[in-house]
Amino acid sequence: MMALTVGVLALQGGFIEHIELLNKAASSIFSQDFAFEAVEVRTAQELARCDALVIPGGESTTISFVAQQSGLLEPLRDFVKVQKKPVWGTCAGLILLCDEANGTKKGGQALIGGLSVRVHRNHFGRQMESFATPVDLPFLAGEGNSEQFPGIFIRAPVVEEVLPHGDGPEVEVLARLANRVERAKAGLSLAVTKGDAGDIIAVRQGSIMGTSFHPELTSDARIHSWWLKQVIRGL
Ligand SMILES: NC(=O)CC[C@H](N)C(=O)O
Repeated sequence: MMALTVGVLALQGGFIEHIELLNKAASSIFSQDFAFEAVEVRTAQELARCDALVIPGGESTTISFVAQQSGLLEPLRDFVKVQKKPVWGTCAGLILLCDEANGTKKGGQALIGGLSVRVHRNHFGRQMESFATPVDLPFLAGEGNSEQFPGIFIRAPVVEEVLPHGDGPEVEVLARLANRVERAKAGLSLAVTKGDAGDIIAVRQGSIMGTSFHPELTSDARIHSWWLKQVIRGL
């Protein structure tokens, strides 16, 4: 029997929402005899059972602090960077998976790392500047529905620079926020774009993926389905 156990880091943030969407996605892509399980992860023992991991949105400094206090930071680094099991971080989860974060006090936040990028925390400003906007996610082309994805950005980070990747895999830019010209054409608010380049909001490097926004706060399971299929392919 085929089996897959996906963990969701459950120290703080939107972990329950991720578990619900993983279950929804799994029920549409796996048959009855496929043993799929989405589990909350709070200890090294729970992490060790997982084939893949999701790190939710929330507050990256809190997640990092609790992970350190509970002795989970090193096991997480090992899972991501040594065992190279598939990991997906959303928002705060993306921040934790980056090698460098801009917008953090010196020594203030230990990252898990793994993605050769520098992330800019709170890129769009404070909580009041949070917003929702449709985003184009070209990698979802095979997910049966070509509608734009409802992007929810809450004190969201963006990837501000791709760093040299050494002998690691290439960093793929999976999606950008529409730039000012594209937003104007589509009749979308211009308030959320800072530059003209189109901010990077989704990346992948080998087994690690990160998104700036919160798919777990929608009922749209397309990214979860896509990611689970990538995980299965890589096992
Ligand atoms: N919604 C979120 O996950 C916000 C992330 C937050 N800006 C942080 O630094 O952790």
